[in-house]
Amino acid sequence: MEDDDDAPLAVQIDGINEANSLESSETSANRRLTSEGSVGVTVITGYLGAGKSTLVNFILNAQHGKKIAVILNEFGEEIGVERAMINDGEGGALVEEWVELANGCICCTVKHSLVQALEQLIQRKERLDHILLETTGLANPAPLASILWLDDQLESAVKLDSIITVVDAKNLRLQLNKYSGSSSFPEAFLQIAFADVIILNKVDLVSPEDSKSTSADVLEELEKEIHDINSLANIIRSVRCQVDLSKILDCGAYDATHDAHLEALLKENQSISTTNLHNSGVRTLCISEQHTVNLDKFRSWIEEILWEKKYNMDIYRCKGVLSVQNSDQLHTLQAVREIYEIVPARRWQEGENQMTKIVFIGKALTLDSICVCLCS
Ligand SMILES: Nc1nc2c(ncn2[C@@H]2O[C@H](COP(=O)(O)OP(=O)(O)OP(=O)(O)O)[C@@H](O)[C@H]2O)c(=O)[nH]1
Repeated sequence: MEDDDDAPLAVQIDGINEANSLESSETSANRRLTSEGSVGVTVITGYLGAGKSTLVNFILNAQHGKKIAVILNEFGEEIGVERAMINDGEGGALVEEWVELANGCICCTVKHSLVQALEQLIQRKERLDHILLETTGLANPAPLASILWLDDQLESAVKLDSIITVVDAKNLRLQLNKYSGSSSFPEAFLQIAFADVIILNKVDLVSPEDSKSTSADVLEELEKEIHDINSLANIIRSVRCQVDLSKILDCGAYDATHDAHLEALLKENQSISTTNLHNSGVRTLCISEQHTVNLDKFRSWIEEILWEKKYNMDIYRCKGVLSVQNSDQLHTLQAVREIYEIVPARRWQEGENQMTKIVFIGKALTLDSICVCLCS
Protein backbone atom coordinates (compact mmCIF):
# COMPACT_ATOMS: atom_id res chain seq x y z
CA MET A 1 0.00 0.00 0.00
CA GLU A 2 1.28 3.42 -0.91
CA ASP A 3 0.66 6.44 1.17
CA ASP A 4 1.03 9.18 -1.34
CA ASP A 5 -1.30 12.10 -0.89
CA ASP A 6 -1.36 12.96 -4.60
CA ALA A 7 -2.05 9.47 -5.84
CA PRO A 8 -5.40 8.40 -7.27
CA LEU A 9 -7.97 7.23 -4.86
CA ALA A 10 -9.06 3.70 -5.48
CA VAL A 11 -9.90 1.01 -3.05
CA GLN A 12 -10.38 -2.66 -3.49
CA ILE A 13 -13.03 -4.61 -1.71
CA ASP A 14 -13.83 -8.22 -1.20
CA GLY A 15 -16.99 -9.75 -2.54
CA ILE A 16 -19.92 -9.50 -0.22
CA ASN A 17 -21.17 -13.00 0.18
CA GLU A 18 -23.51 -12.91 3.10
CA ALA A 19 -26.49 -10.97 1.97
CA ASN A 20 -28.47 -11.63 5.05
CA SER A 21 -25.89 -11.38 7.77
CA LEU A 22 -26.57 -7.70 8.21
CA GLU A 23 -30.23 -8.03 7.47
CA SER A 24 -30.84 -10.58 10.16
CA SER A 25 -29.31 -8.32 12.78
CA GLU A 26 -31.45 -5.46 11.55
CA THR A 27 -34.75 -6.40 13.03
CA SER A 28 -35.53 -2.84 14.08
CA ALA A 29 -35.72 -2.28 10.44
CA ASN A 30 -38.00 0.65 10.10
CA ARG A 31 -35.76 3.29 11.46
CA ARG A 32 -35.31 6.65 9.86
CA LEU A 33 -32.13 7.11 7.96
CA THR A 34 -30.22 10.30 8.22
CA SER A 35 -28.52 11.09 5.00
CA GLU A 36 -28.16 14.85 5.11
CA GLY A 37 -24.75 15.98 4.00
CA SER A 38 -23.56 12.50 3.16
CA VAL A 39 -21.70 11.38 0.06
CA GLY A 40 -23.82 9.57 -2.52
CA VAL A 41 -22.80 6.10 -3.63
CA THR A 42 -23.85 4.88 -7.05
CA VAL A 43 -23.56 1.14 -7.50
CA ILE A 44 -22.91 0.16 -11.11
CA THR A 45 -23.85 -3.38 -12.06
CA GLY A 46 -24.30 -5.12 -15.35
CA TYR A 47 -23.64 -8.34 -17.13
CA LEU A 48 -20.17 -9.16 -18.47
CA GLY A 49 -19.17 -6.70 -21.16
CA ALA A 50 -22.35 -4.63 -20.96
CA GLY A 51 -20.43 -1.36 -20.62
CA LYS A 52 -19.80 -0.74 -16.90
CA SER A 53 -16.24 0.49 -17.36
CA THR A 54 -17.38 2.55 -20.34
CA LEU A 55 -19.90 4.23 -18.07
CA VAL A 56 -17.36 4.86 -15.32
CA ASN A 57 -14.97 6.38 -17.83
CA PHE A 58 -17.72 8.52 -19.30
CA ILE A 59 -18.68 9.86 -15.88
CA LEU A 60 -15.08 10.58 -14.90
CA ASN A 61 -14.43 12.41 -18.15
CA ALA A 62 -17.57 14.51 -18.11
CA GLN A 63 -17.55 18.17 -17.15
CA HIS A 64 -19.49 17.97 -13.92
CA GLY A 65 -17.03 19.62 -11.58
CA LYS A 66 -17.46 16.84 -9.05
CA LYS A 67 -14.75 14.96 -7.23
CA ILE A 68 -15.64 11.34 -7.75
CA ALA A 69 -13.95 8.28 -6.32
CA VAL A 70 -14.26 4.91 -7.95
CA ILE A 71 -14.31 1.63 -6.09
CA LEU A 72 -13.85 -1.54 -8.04
CA ASN A 73 -15.53 -4.50 -6.46
CA GLU A 74 -13.75 -7.84 -6.54
CA PHE A 75 -11.24 -7.07 -9.18
CA GLY A 76 -8.75 -9.48 -7.65
CA GLU A 77 -6.21 -10.45 -10.22
CA GLU A 78 -7.70 -8.13 -12.75
CA ILE A 79 -6.66 -5.14 -10.75
CA GLY A 80 -4.06 -4.16 -13.30
CA VAL A 81 -6.52 -4.47 -16.12
CA GLU A 82 -9.20 -2.38 -14.48
CA ARG A 83 -6.83 0.28 -13.35
CA ALA A 84 -5.14 0.34 -16.71
CA MET A 85 -8.50 0.77 -18.41
CA ILE A 86 -9.32 3.71 -16.28
CA ASN A 87 -5.92 5.25 -16.42
CA ASP A 88 -5.50 4.71 -20.13
CA GLY A 89 -8.58 6.71 -21.00
CA GLU A 90 -8.93 8.48 -24.30
CA GLY A 91 -7.01 11.66 -24.89
CA GLY A 92 -5.36 11.66 -21.49
CA ALA A 93 -8.26 13.59 -19.97
CA LEU A 94 -9.28 10.63 -17.95
CA VAL A 95 -5.89 10.25 -16.36
CA GLU A 96 -5.96 13.86 -15.32
CA GLU A 97 -9.45 13.57 -13.91
CA TRP A 98 -8.63 10.34 -12.17
CA VAL A 99 -5.59 11.81 -10.52
CA GLU A 100 -7.25 15.09 -9.78
CA LEU A 101 -10.31 13.59 -8.20
CA ALA A 102 -8.21 11.41 -6.03
CA ASN A 103 -6.02 13.52 -3.83
CA GLY A 104 -5.81 10.63 -1.48
CA CYS A 105 -4.14 7.47 -0.53
CA ILE A 106 -3.99 4.61 -2.96
CA CYS A 107 -5.04 1.37 -1.36
CA CYS A 108 -5.24 -1.00 -4.24
CA THR A 109 -2.98 -3.77 -3.16
CA VAL A 110 -4.69 -4.98 -0.04
CA LYS A 111 -8.11 -6.55 0.03
CA HIS A 112 -10.62 -4.63 2.08
CA SER A 113 -14.18 -5.22 2.95
CA LEU A 114 -16.74 -2.83 1.63
CA VAL A 115 -17.15 -1.22 4.99
CA GLN A 116 -13.42 -0.74 5.47
CA ALA A 117 -13.14 0.67 2.00
CA LEU A 118 -15.90 3.15 2.62
CA GLU A 119 -14.43 4.13 5.97
CA GLN A 120 -11.30 5.14 4.14
CA LEU A 121 -13.32 7.25 1.79
CA ILE A 122 -15.36 8.76 4.58
CA GLN A 123 -12.21 9.95 6.30
CA ARG A 124 -11.57 12.00 3.19
CA LYS A 125 -15.16 12.84 2.51
CA GLU A 126 -14.57 16.57 2.45
CA ARG A 127 -12.67 15.83 -0.72
CA LEU A 128 -15.41 13.80 -2.33
CA ASP A 129 -18.72 14.61 -3.95
CA HIS A 130 -19.66 11.15 -5.07
CA ILE A 131 -18.56 7.51 -5.04
CA LEU A 132 -18.99 5.07 -7.92
CA LEU A 133 -18.88 1.42 -6.97
CA GLU A 134 -18.38 -0.74 -10.04
CA THR A 135 -19.11 -4.41 -9.51
CA THR A 136 -17.95 -7.33 -11.58
CA GLY A 137 -20.20 -8.72 -14.27
CA LEU A 138 -21.59 -11.59 -12.27
CA ALA A 139 -22.20 -9.69 -9.07
CA ASN A 140 -25.53 -9.92 -7.34
CA PRO A 141 -26.34 -6.37 -6.22
CA ALA A 142 -28.62 -7.46 -3.35
CA PRO A 143 -26.00 -7.60 -0.60
CA LEU A 144 -24.54 -4.28 -1.63
CA ALA A 145 -27.97 -2.70 -1.64
CA SER A 146 -28.73 -4.01 1.84
CA ILE A 147 -25.43 -3.03 3.36
CA LEU A 148 -25.17 0.41 1.82
CA TRP A 149 -28.75 1.30 2.51
CA LEU A 150 -28.74 0.51 6.15
CA ASP A 151 -25.32 0.23 7.69
CA ASP A 152 -25.85 2.59 10.58
CA GLN A 153 -22.17 3.23 11.05
CA LEU A 154 -22.09 4.62 7.59
CA GLU A 155 -25.43 6.24 7.24
CA SER A 156 -24.38 9.72 8.17
CA ALA A 157 -21.31 9.69 5.97
CA VAL A 158 -22.41 7.86 2.85
CA LYS A 159 -25.78 7.15 1.39
CA LEU A 160 -26.83 4.79 -1.35
CA ASP A 161 -27.85 7.11 -4.17
CA SER A 162 -28.94 4.54 -6.72
CA ILE A 163 -28.19 1.25 -8.38
CA ILE A 164 -27.50 1.57 -12.08
CA THR A 165 -27.57 -1.55 -14.20
CA VAL A 166 -25.97 -1.39 -17.62
CA VAL A 167 -27.51 -3.87 -20.04
CA ASP A 168 -26.27 -4.86 -23.45
CA ALA A 169 -29.17 -4.26 -25.82
CA LYS A 170 -27.69 -6.66 -28.37
CA ASN A 171 -27.30 -9.59 -25.97
CA LEU A 172 -29.90 -9.00 -23.27
CA ARG A 173 -32.31 -11.59 -24.61
CA LEU A 174 -29.64 -14.24 -24.77
CA GLN A 175 -28.54 -13.45 -21.24
CA LEU A 176 -32.06 -13.62 -19.86
CA ASN A 177 -32.82 -16.81 -21.77
CA LYS A 178 -29.72 -18.40 -20.35
CA TYR A 179 -31.34 -18.31 -16.95
CA SER A 180 -34.79 -19.17 -18.12
CA GLY A 181 -36.19 -21.89 -15.93
CA SER A 182 -32.71 -22.55 -14.66
CA SER A 183 -31.95 -23.16 -11.03
CA SER A 184 -28.62 -21.38 -11.33
CA PHE A 185 -28.31 -17.95 -9.83
CA PRO A 186 -30.07 -15.53 -12.12
CA GLU A 187 -27.71 -12.56 -11.95
CA ALA A 188 -29.09 -10.97 -15.07
CA PHE A 189 -32.57 -10.87 -13.53
CA LEU A 190 -31.33 -9.74 -10.14
CA GLN A 191 -29.34 -6.92 -11.67
CA ILE A 192 -32.46 -5.68 -13.44
CA ALA A 193 -34.72 -6.30 -10.45
CA PHE A 194 -32.56 -4.23 -8.11
CA ALA A 195 -31.88 -1.38 -10.52
CA ASP A 196 -33.18 2.14 -10.04
CA VAL A 197 -31.81 3.16 -13.43
CA ILE A 198 -31.21 0.84 -16.35
CA ILE A 199 -28.92 1.96 -19.12
CA LEU A 200 -29.94 0.12 -22.24
CA ASN A 201 -26.52 0.36 -23.86
CA LYS A 202 -25.16 -0.63 -27.26
CA VAL A 203 -28.35 0.36 -29.03
CA ASP A 204 -26.17 0.98 -32.10
CA LEU A 205 -25.70 -2.79 -32.39
CA VAL A 206 -29.39 -3.67 -32.37
CA SER A 207 -30.77 -4.81 -35.68
CA PRO A 208 -34.31 -5.75 -36.78
CA GLU A 209 -35.23 -9.36 -36.15
CA ASP A 210 -37.09 -9.76 -39.44
CA SER A 211 -38.03 -7.76 -42.51
CA LYS A 212 -41.21 -6.47 -40.88
CA SER A 213 -39.67 -5.05 -37.72
CA THR A 214 -37.31 -2.15 -37.14
CA SER A 215 -34.55 -1.55 -34.59
CA ALA A 216 -36.98 0.74 -32.78
CA ASP A 217 -39.43 -2.17 -32.45
CA VAL A 218 -36.71 -4.38 -31.00
CA LEU A 219 -35.75 -1.69 -28.47
CA GLU A 220 -39.36 -1.19 -27.45
CA GLU A 221 -39.74 -4.92 -26.91
CA LEU A 222 -36.59 -4.98 -24.80
CA GLU A 223 -37.85 -2.10 -22.70
CA LYS A 224 -41.11 -3.92 -22.17
CA GLU A 225 -39.27 -7.03 -21.08
CA ILE A 226 -37.20 -5.01 -18.64
CA HIS A 227 -40.29 -3.31 -17.25
CA ASP A 228 -42.00 -6.65 -16.80
CA ILE A 229 -39.20 -7.51 -14.43
CA ASN A 230 -38.88 -4.07 -12.84
CA SER A 231 -41.47 -1.47 -13.72
CA LEU A 232 -39.99 1.14 -11.38
CA ALA A 233 -36.63 1.44 -13.09
CA ASN A 234 -35.96 4.39 -15.33
CA ILE A 235 -34.67 3.07 -18.66
CA ILE A 236 -32.21 5.20 -20.62
CA ARG A 237 -31.06 4.16 -24.08
CA SER A 238 -27.42 4.82 -24.91
CA VAL A 239 -24.48 4.30 -27.16
CA ARG A 240 -21.24 3.92 -25.21
CA CYS A 241 -23.10 4.91 -22.06
CA GLN A 242 -23.25 8.54 -23.11
CA VAL A 243 -26.16 9.58 -20.95
CA ASP A 244 -27.40 12.74 -19.31
CA LEU A 245 -25.57 12.69 -15.98
CA SER A 246 -28.39 14.50 -14.22
CA LYS A 247 -30.44 11.32 -14.76
CA ILE A 248 -27.91 9.02 -13.16
CA LEU A 249 -26.08 10.96 -10.44
CA ASP A 250 -27.74 12.32 -7.30
CA CYS A 251 -30.92 10.40 -8.07
CA GLY A 252 -31.85 10.00 -4.42
CA ALA A 253 -33.49 6.70 -5.28
CA TYR A 254 -33.59 5.68 -1.62
CA ASP A 255 -34.74 9.07 -0.40
CA ALA A 256 -38.23 8.43 0.95
CA THR A 257 -39.28 12.01 0.41
CA HIS A 258 -37.89 12.54 -3.09
CA ASP A 259 -40.63 14.28 -5.08
CA ALA A 260 -39.91 12.71 -8.46
CA HIS A 261 -40.01 9.20 -7.04
CA LEU A 262 -43.20 9.86 -5.16
CA GLU A 263 -44.89 11.20 -8.26
CA ALA A 264 -43.70 8.24 -10.33
CA LEU A 265 -45.02 5.88 -7.70
CA LEU A 266 -48.37 7.61 -7.51
CA LYS A 267 -48.73 7.33 -11.28
CA GLU A 268 -47.79 3.65 -11.37
CA ASN A 269 -50.72 1.60 -12.61
CA GLN A 270 -52.20 -1.26 -10.75
CA SER A 271 -50.71 -3.98 -12.81
CA ILE A 272 -49.30 -7.39 -13.03
CA SER A 273 -46.99 -8.51 -15.75
CA THR A 274 -48.76 -11.52 -17.12
CA THR A 275 -46.33 -12.27 -19.89
CA ASN A 276 -43.40 -13.64 -18.05
CA LEU A 277 -41.53 -14.56 -21.17
CA HIS A 278 -38.62 -16.21 -19.48
CA ASN A 279 -40.48 -18.05 -16.82
CA SER A 280 -37.89 -16.84 -14.36
CA GLY A 281 -40.58 -15.82 -11.96
CA VAL A 282 -38.93 -12.43 -11.38
CA ARG A 283 -41.40 -9.64 -11.97
CA THR A 284 -43.14 -6.51 -10.77
CA LEU A 285 -46.49 -6.52 -9.07
CA CYS A 286 -48.38 -3.40 -8.09
CA ILE A 287 -51.40 -3.31 -5.81
CA SER A 288 -53.50 -0.45 -4.54
CA GLU A 289 -56.14 -0.02 -1.89
CA GLN A 290 -58.49 2.97 -1.59
CA HIS A 291 -58.98 2.71 2.18
CA THR A 292 -56.63 4.09 4.78
CA VAL A 293 -54.51 1.53 6.57
CA ASN A 294 -53.84 1.02 10.25
CA LEU A 295 -50.09 1.47 10.58
CA ASP A 296 -49.58 -1.23 13.19
CA LYS A 297 -51.56 -3.76 11.23
CA PHE A 298 -49.76 -2.74 8.09
CA ARG A 299 -46.39 -3.33 9.74
CA SER A 300 -47.50 -6.82 10.80
CA TRP A 301 -48.69 -7.47 7.27
CA ILE A 302 -45.48 -6.39 5.59
CA GLU A 303 -43.36 -8.21 8.17
CA GLU A 304 -45.25 -11.42 7.47
CA ILE A 305 -44.46 -11.01 3.81
CA LEU A 306 -40.86 -9.85 4.11
CA TRP A 307 -39.70 -11.70 7.18
CA GLU A 308 -41.84 -14.77 7.55
CA LYS A 309 -42.20 -15.22 3.80
CA LYS A 310 -45.83 -16.18 4.26
CA TYR A 311 -47.01 -17.37 0.80
CA ASN A 312 -43.38 -18.12 -0.17
CA MET A 313 -42.89 -14.90 -2.05
CA ASP A 314 -39.32 -13.74 -2.41
CA ILE A 315 -39.37 -9.94 -2.36
CA TYR A 316 -36.26 -8.13 -3.57
CA ARG A 317 -37.46 -4.55 -3.64
CA CYS A 318 -40.60 -2.85 -2.55
CA LYS A 319 -41.76 0.75 -2.71
CA GLY A 320 -45.06 2.22 -1.78
CA VAL A 321 -47.16 5.14 -0.64
CA LEU A 322 -49.49 4.67 2.29
CA SER A 323 -52.63 6.45 3.30
CA VAL A 324 -52.49 6.01 7.06
CA GLN A 325 -55.42 6.23 9.49
CA ASN A 326 -55.51 9.40 11.59
CA SER A 327 -52.71 11.03 9.65
CA ASP A 328 -52.70 13.78 7.06
CA GLN A 329 -49.24 12.67 5.95
CA LEU A 330 -48.51 10.59 2.90
CA HIS A 331 -46.22 7.83 4.21
CA THR A 332 -43.68 6.03 2.07
CA LEU A 333 -42.60 2.44 2.30
CA GLN A 334 -39.26 1.20 1.05
CA ALA A 335 -37.82 -2.28 1.38
CA VAL A 336 -34.65 -3.94 0.24
CA ARG A 337 -35.00 -7.65 0.88
CA GLU A 338 -36.10 -8.10 4.51
CA ILE A 339 -35.28 -4.58 5.60
CA TYR A 340 -37.97 -1.95 5.36
CA GLU A 341 -38.76 1.55 6.50
CA ILE A 342 -41.98 3.53 6.63
CA VAL A 343 -41.71 7.29 6.98
CA PRO A 344 -44.04 10.25 6.67
CA ALA A 345 -42.99 12.07 3.50
CA ARG A 346 -45.32 15.03 3.07
CA ARG A 347 -48.90 16.17 3.59
CA TRP A 348 -51.47 14.79 1.18
CA GLN A 349 -52.34 17.58 -1.20
CA GLU A 350 -55.84 18.87 -1.63
CA GLY A 351 -57.79 16.87 -4.18
CA GLU A 352 -55.12 14.18 -4.28
CA ASN A 353 -56.36 10.60 -4.50
CA GLN A 354 -55.36 9.32 -1.07
CA MET A 355 -54.61 5.67 -1.51
CA THR A 356 -52.25 2.94 -0.47
CA LYS A 357 -50.19 1.66 -3.33
CA ILE A 358 -47.37 -0.83 -3.15
CA VAL A 359 -45.04 -2.05 -5.85
CA PHE A 360 -43.25 -5.34 -5.24
CA ILE A 361 -40.36 -6.63 -7.30
CA GLY A 362 -39.42 -10.22 -6.66
CA LYS A 363 -39.86 -13.85 -7.39
CA ALA A 364 -42.92 -16.07 -7.12
CA LEU A 365 -45.19 -13.09 -6.49
CA THR A 366 -48.86 -13.91 -6.50
CA LEU A 367 -51.43 -11.17 -6.65
CA ASP A 368 -54.10 -13.15 -4.83
CA SER A 369 -51.91 -13.84 -1.84
CA ILE A 370 -50.85 -10.26 -1.48
CA CYS A 371 -54.33 -8.82 -1.92
CA VAL A 372 -55.98 -11.26 0.45
CA CYS A 373 -53.24 -10.51 2.89
CA LEU A 374 -53.61 -6.70 2.65
CA CYS A 375 -57.39 -6.68 2.87
CA SER A 376 -57.66 -9.03 5.84
N1 LIG B 1 -20.69 -0.82 -30.30
C1 LIG B 1 -20.69 -0.50 -29.00
N2 LIG B 1 -19.70 -0.96 -28.21
C2 LIG B 1 -19.72 -0.60 -26.91
C3 LIG B 1 -20.74 0.23 -26.38
N3 LIG B 1 -20.49 0.40 -25.05
C4 LIG B 1 -19.36 -0.29 -24.78
N4 LIG B 1 -18.89 -0.90 -25.88
C5 LIG B 1 -17.71 -1.78 -25.99
O1 LIG B 1 -18.04 -3.01 -25.32
C6 LIG B 1 -16.87 -3.55 -24.72
C7 LIG B 1 -17.14 -3.86 -23.26
O2 LIG B 1 -17.34 -2.63 -22.56
P1 LIG B 1 -16.87 -2.45 -21.06
O3 LIG B 1 -17.20 -1.05 -20.66
O4 LIG B 1 -15.49 -2.93 -20.86
O5 LIG B 1 -17.88 -3.46 -20.37
P2 LIG B 1 -17.85 -3.97 -18.86
O6 LIG B 1 -19.26 -4.18 -18.46
O7 LIG B 1 -17.05 -3.06 -18.00
O8 LIG B 1 -17.10 -5.33 -19.05
P3 LIG B 1 -16.59 -6.39 -17.93
O9 LIG B 1 -15.85 -5.60 -16.90
O10 LIG B 1 -15.72 -7.32 -18.71
O11 LIG B 1 -17.81 -7.06 -17.42
C8 LIG B 1 -15.76 -2.54 -24.94
O12 LIG B 1 -15.02 -2.97 -26.06
C9 LIG B 1 -16.50 -1.27 -25.26
O13 LIG B 1 -15.75 -0.38 -26.07
C10 LIG B 1 -21.80 0.68 -27.25
O14 LIG B 1 -22.74 1.38 -26.87
N5 LIG B 1 -21.71 0.28 -28.54
